[in-house]
Amino acid sequence: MTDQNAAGTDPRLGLTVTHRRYVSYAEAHYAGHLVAGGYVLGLFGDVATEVCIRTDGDEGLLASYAEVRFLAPVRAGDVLEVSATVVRVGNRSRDLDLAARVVARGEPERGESAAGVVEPATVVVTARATVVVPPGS
Ligand SMILES: C[C@H](N)CC(=O)SCCNC(=O)CCNC(=O)[C@H](O)C(C)(C)COP(=O)(O)OP(=O)(O)OC[C@H]1O[C@@H](n2cnc3c(N)ncnc32)[C@H](O)[C@@H]1OP(=O)(O)O
Repeated sequence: MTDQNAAGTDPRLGLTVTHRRYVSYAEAHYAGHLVAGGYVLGLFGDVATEVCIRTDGDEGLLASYAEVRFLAPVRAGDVLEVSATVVRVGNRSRDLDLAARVVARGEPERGESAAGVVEPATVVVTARATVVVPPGS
């Protein structure tokens, strides 16, 4: 019988949590209804929090971000899908791969409220984060 733990693989590795969020026009900060980069980091914090709840029964704390890449603009009217995957489990630290994708977007050239599904989704931001949970979580 193959036992993941006996084989030394932590069952938390590979866990993925996904959130979806409509980017309201109140979030637009720059010309062309562009949203500030920090907005997506906030969404990363939320999805990382659910990861910590699921892996350790605690909201956890973000200790660091690495390799943050802003690959394409996020605009008001976008629907974002934000995901976090556990890629390393330490003693109290866990590393997460994070990605934000635009899955739907406004199409103002068709009309004020026109919008459509973006397929395939456009990857807009990626990052690696380390979260830390309390001892004994
Ligand atoms: C996901 C959240 N719910 C959402 C948030 O955004 S929380 C808000 C933003 N974050 C904070 O306000 C955290 C502020 N920082 C702290 O409170 C502390 O620095 C800390 C709790 C993150 C770590 O402090 P401490 O518990 O004293 O750390 P250590 O005992 O030294 O180490 C424990 C493990 O954590 C690893 N580690 C510590 N600092 C970092 C870092 N900056 N980058 C990466 N990893 C870090 C350390 O290596 C230990 O790992 P292991 O236990 O060996 O796996």
